[in-house]
Amino acid sequence: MPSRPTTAPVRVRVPAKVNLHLSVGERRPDGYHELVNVFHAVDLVDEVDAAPADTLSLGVTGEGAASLPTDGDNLAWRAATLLAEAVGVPAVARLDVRKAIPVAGGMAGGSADAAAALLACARLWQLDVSVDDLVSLAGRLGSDVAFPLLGGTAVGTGRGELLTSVAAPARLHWVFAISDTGISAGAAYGELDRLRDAGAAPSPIGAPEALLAALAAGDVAAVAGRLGNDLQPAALSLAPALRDTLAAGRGALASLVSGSGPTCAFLCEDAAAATVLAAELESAGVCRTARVATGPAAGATVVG
Ligand SMILES: C[C@](O)(CO)[C@H](O)COP(=O)(O)OP(=O)(O)OC[C@H]1O[C@@H](n2ccc(N)nc2=O)[C@H](O)[C@@H]1O
Ligand SMILES: Nc1ncnc2c1ncn2[C@@H]1O[C@H](COP(=O)(O)OP(=O)(O)OP(=O)(O)O)[C@@H](O)[C@H]1O
Repeated sequence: MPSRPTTAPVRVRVPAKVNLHLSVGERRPDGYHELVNVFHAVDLVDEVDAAPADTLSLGVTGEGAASLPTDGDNLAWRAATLLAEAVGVPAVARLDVRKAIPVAGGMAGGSADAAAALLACARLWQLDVSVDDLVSLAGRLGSDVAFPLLGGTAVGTGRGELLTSVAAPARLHWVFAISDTGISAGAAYGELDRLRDAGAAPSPIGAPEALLAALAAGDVAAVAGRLGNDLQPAALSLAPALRDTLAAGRGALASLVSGSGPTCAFLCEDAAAATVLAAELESAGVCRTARVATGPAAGATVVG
């Protein structure tokens, strides 16, 4: 697709996700698992700037920056390259990623940065591409990359990349207990396979209909009763200390591991209860830090 160079830098803000319902089915021949994945975007955000340049380069600051690659292994870099190849333009930009979403925390931080880089580069290079075009490319970068482009609340099927937005009018107040170590998604799925093969995994959580009805009705108490994550036993097996983290938040409406973990998510009554719980979790020493956030949050958005 033709492009016209621009001199104006572009900033994109992009949300983290928590999985309200993560139903993990059979392992497919390609190694991925068939999912029913209810994604929910929260206002814990990364920012990605794309500025004009003669080559592709990238910098990262903020949460976990020192542990992240700044070359072709960074998902934001890979996103820029994939988009440029897809439309036939040179992959030239200076990308700056400011992270607040924990790295390898089960909140899709790298995926969010990739989604943001797709949108920022599409704008920087003045491409005539739709959000649907970007969603299609996103699925090629990772199972979680498409959702941050949409935000809100959505059901992901297939390996999680086939998205349908759903109604979820109530504001949900969350606390996220962030660990000082990470769990890779591949390790969590592998551990679930191992537990299932050994007959040591709990019954699967099943279909999401009751949760979707509670979300549509805006009934927060009913939502709290229907949260579930088939990967939670795997995350607890890989990081047993998370049991203490979950137990320390028993005053919340509900608690669960976010995605592949190790971040633990606590749904609270209101903003005040969330602030109190975040302080309690930090002083109990069961996490590195606790963050308050609300959802549903908007998807990747050009700001400034
Ligand atoms: C746990 C979740 O965060 C829930 O939203 C996602 O399913 C993980 O998504 P992601 O980090 O984007 O994962 P990908 O980069 O697509 O895949 C990483 C690895 O996770 C495992 N994987 C991922 C998605 C899926 N449906 N089944 C899998 O088994 C595979 O071993 C894969 O090699
Ligand atoms: N921009 C990026 N931000 C974070 N991680 C990145 C980035 N680029 C590449 N990575 C790599 O991807 C891995 C997973 O990081 P990420 O923060 O996305 O994990 P996650 O939040 O657990 O993801 P998910 O919830 O999608 O499974 C990290 O180990 C990191 O090395």
